[in-house]
Amino acid sequence: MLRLLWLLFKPGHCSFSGKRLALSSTFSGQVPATGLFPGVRVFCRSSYSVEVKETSSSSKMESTLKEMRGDGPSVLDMDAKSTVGGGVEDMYGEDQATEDQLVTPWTVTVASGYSLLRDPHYNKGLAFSEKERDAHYLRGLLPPTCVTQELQERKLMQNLRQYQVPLQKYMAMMDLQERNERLFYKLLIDNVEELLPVVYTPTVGEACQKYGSIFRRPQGLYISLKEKGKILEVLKNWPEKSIQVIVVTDGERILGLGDLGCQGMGIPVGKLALYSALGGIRPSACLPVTIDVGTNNETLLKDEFYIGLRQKRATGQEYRDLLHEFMCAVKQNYGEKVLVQFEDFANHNAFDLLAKYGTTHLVFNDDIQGTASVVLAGLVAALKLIGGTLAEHTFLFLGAGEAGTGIAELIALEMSKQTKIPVEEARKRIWLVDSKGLIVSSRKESLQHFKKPWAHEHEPINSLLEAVKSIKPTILIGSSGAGKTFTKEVIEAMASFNEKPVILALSNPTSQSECTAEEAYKWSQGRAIFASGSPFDPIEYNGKTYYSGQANNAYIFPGLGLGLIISGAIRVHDDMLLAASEALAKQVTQENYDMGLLYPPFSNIRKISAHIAANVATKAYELGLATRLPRPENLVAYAESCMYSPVYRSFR
Ligand SMILES: O=C([O-])CC(=O)C(=O)O
Ligand SMILES: [Mg+2]
Repeated sequence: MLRLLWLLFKPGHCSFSGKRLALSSTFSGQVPATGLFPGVRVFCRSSYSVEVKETSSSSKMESTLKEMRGDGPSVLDMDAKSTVGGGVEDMYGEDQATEDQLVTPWTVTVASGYSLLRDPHYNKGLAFSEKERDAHYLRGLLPPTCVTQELQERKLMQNLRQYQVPLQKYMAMMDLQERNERLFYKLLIDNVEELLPVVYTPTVGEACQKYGSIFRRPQGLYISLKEKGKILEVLKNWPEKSIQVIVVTDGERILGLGDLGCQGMGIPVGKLALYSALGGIRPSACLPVTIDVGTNNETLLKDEFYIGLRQKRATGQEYRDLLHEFMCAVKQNYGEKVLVQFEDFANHNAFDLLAKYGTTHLVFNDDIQGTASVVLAGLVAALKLIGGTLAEHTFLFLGAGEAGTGIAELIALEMSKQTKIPVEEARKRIWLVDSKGLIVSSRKESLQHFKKPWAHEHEPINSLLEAVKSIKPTILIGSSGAGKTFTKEVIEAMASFNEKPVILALSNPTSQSECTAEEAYKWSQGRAIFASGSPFDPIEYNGKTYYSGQANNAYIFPGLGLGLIISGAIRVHDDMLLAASEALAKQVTQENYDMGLLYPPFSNIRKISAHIAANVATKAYELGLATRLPRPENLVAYAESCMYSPVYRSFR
């Protein structure tokens, strides 16, 4: 037996720890075999080849890809070879190998006893049963009592509620994630409305600002300029091989807080926690990445606890080369169906990265596209309250960066679909103000390329207030990253010519919100229809309670990602963002409208995500961009059935 094991798991490719090793009866050297044992994981590979199947709609795929890449060079040779395999049922089976996983030839991990208690994927703490304690060498390592996961949850919530400072709650949640992953996700799913502001905006913003001081254990992959030329090797250092979603940042524009360099890692970590909790992607399939090319944040550069490279940001070719090496390594290591979400890059890189990799990789930019999709859904809901069609409204944005121009473009696209007017015409109903004032045609030459489509004929105006008075928008959207910019005068002006002014203050975290919920309601005498990127508590005004929704891309990206994965999509298409938006808007109930809410509550988010996923997957099949065949009949039920559940498993 020992000799057999030695032959199978050649030295250098396997790691043994703990006391026991068992092999599954399904083990075979020819196909990916996984054995799932009490506290034991085995996956392995030998001469395994993935069957290449033509999708039934390969010509559709070809034409969609052509349309997406314009007249650029053909990438179809590579795209048409999209592999179909792994079996979707297997895909979400915890710890089961897929072809994407089979990168390292042999890997064996065994955990029991003390190391089992220290392995966050398997640790259950006091919830290990008597039998499990006997079977896995846990006797004496735990106090005698055995408890349920529900009791553990109650205790943790009680402890968390005692912390007064949000950052303490954040740290307690991160500790839990590293101690007992299933309990972390169970807690987050069951208490999503209470805990979202802890692991996500606004608290994650403060966590990033103080990341160096609160840093305990690394939580993702750090790829810095030091790793140039070695990124593929670095990816192989990550313990999980079957990655389905990567969230990557370079830390240059973290929320509305600016350049936080390497400390931006809190964002990919937080976003991926939501992918698992809200979208049901299994945690081991998620990889947070921070690309560190330096920082221009002087305070951080001088901070003795700063964890990143102490140099000014690399730019130009050096920056592009590192990003390109990363993108190539990702595809080489995980295949073409791994989703890469760009997050919190600065404008000057975000648009270029999306344009460059959108035609060769499965990528999307959450700040441009995810935010656009969530806001469009909120606007469709708002029309139920204010009447009219999208094309009958006038939009004014403060902020012409990723979120502003991304939302504006998706609105124009939807308007043009609805009314059959060309998208160029639709754009004329949408106005943007940047730091220099209203974007108008006389500024066109000096504008960055992503602002040019919004340079309409109008005399120059250099303040938001004047722009509001002149354009008379029905809908005002803040995407500036600059707090307190929707002043009393601005909101009063909106309320002077709109019965129900729609005001969206999207910037995060709360400190950067263009105005608070209270300000929006008070300054409009309770008439505003308001939503914000970071959450606000309900407001009492004139004896009435006002509830506001959270227009945050967290509604979209987990379901979008799930839809892409279950369909085996190989590209993200704008129509998928519209499909996601439409699915979200459909989830708003009459009861929500009656409360003035533009979004359904987050407490339903897993159901919402399943609907978004199904709509996105449907679109992927329609466009011929899906590779996972046959197409499941009921995609909502299928999406739900694929979702990760954090309930403890029995290790017997
Ligand atoms: O992270 C959030 O809360 C939303 C977002 O993408 C951003 O503000 O950059
Ligand atoms: Mg973001």
